[in-house]
Amino acid sequence: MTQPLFQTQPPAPLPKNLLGPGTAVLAGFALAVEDELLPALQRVTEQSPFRNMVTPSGFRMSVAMSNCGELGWVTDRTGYRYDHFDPETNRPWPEMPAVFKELATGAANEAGFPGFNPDACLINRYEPGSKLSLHQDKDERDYTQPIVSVSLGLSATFLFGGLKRTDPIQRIQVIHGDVLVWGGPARLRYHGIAPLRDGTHVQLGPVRYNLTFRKAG
Ligand SMILES: O=C(O)CCC(=O)C(=O)O
Ligand SMILES: [Fe+2]
Repeated sequence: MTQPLFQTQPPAPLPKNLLGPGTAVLAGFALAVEDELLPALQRVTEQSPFRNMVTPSGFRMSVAMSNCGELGWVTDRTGYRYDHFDPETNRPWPEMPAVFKELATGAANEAGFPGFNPDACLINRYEPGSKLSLHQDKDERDYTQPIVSVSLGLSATFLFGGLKRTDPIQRIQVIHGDVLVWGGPARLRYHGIAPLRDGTHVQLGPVRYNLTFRKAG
């Protein structure tokens, strides 16, 4: 038998418990609302455009960022913080669209964190070559609330480590529509994104977006 020249089937969905206690891999969870999600993302980033922020040590990030919700995550030469205002527009961050909030609450619920009520959504835009180094999300006040992370567009290699920077790292492929949740014992696990490979997504082009929902304040 000859093999088909091209693999036409999408990869099998990842198992939900792949990353361990306090985590959930929700393969394709955002697809049910993508028709509303993508236009809402477009509207938000028209109001608060993507920008490459500078880290406290003076490096310009390869990931371009924006935010919506009551609070937005920002970095500049003075440090990392959550702010009610977009420093580029000097206006409040755009309101978090209902479809964003419902997606995040639904995913958290599915992962065993009922009642998640995010007040911040960091929006990351990766182009081929962009990466996010291993880090913990720890600028939030309340670590009892999980992180909900939605992948859109080009696929990426998500790096998921342990509570110590030197712990072993799992590498998983996240694709358009996948949602990852980590909280409870996993809330402070190190994570990051490997340099994005070249490619073009059928709907979104040569780019990956990530929505990271948090209870920040
Ligand atoms: O892009 C991702 O999937 C991860 C983003 C992230 O870890 C962050 O914004 O803190
Ligand atoms: Fe993060």
